[in-house]
Amino acid sequence: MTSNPRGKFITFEGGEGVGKSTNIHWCSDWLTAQNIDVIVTREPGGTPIAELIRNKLLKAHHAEPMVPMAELLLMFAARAQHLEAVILPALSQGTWVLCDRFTDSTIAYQGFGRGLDLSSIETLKTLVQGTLEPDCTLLLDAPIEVGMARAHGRSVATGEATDRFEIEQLAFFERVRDGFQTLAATHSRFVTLDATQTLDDIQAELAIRLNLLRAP
Ligand SMILES: Nc1ncnc2c1ncn2[C@@H]1O[C@H](COP(=O)(O)OP(=O)(O)O)[C@@H](O)[C@H]1O
Ligand SMILES: Cc1cn([C@H]2C[C@H](O)[C@@H](COP(=O)(O)OP(=O)(O)O)O2)c(=O)[nH]c1=O
Repeated sequence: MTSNPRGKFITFEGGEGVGKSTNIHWCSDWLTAQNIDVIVTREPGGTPIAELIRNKLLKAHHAEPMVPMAELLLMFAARAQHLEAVILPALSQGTWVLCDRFTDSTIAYQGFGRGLDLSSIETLKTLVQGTLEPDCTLLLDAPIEVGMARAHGRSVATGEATDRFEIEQLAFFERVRDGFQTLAATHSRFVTLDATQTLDDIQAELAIRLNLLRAP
């Protein structure tokens, strides 16, 4: 008897408005057309409990600002739930998991952005995910102004409110971008895509990457 091969775990990373959500859905459609079982999920979130935590993380509480350590621990609390309830069962059934942000966002935002200790974040990472790493991390990289303009265009179009991260200053997002670029330079699972390209050009590169991941 043969068991299902484990599904691939692909994460999409980058700053606000770089095109993660647009391209994750494109990848899902592409994989579905190749008869590959796939789910799209996101962090923080992806399960009812983790979505409740997301709501607390993104909403501004003006009377009581959230301290960075609470923010960090809530990110990992949501991730622990998401991993056990959604990601690991899907992967073990052979389903590919496309995840909009994962632990690299914690390193970039809470580590590089907020200035929390990177080795403590690594300790929490090991506690929550053990040795699990994405098979591939697609980093969409663009100057901050490009992502912000796109995110602004999207909120005008959808009427969505600005969240607690989107109100941060430019310098915060520059540190976050630097964090992602540092991770990409030091981890071979990263593929960096120039997010200023047209969607057609980005998706041509994505198809090449997905094909490589399909190969036995
Ligand atoms: N390469 C691109 N060129 C032009 N517009 C883009 C591109 N990628 C995304 N967009 C647009 O920018 C906005 C933000 O994209 P989105 O996928 O929601 O970003 P993210 O999930 O990274 O925040 C959307 O309106 C989307 O249609
Ligand atoms: C997963 C994760 C997200 N975040 C932040 C980044 C985003 O500003 C916010 C919500 O993510 P998301 O909805 O993906 O934002 P966007 O579509 O605007 O890129 O949560 C962290 O700070 N740490 C984390 O570990």
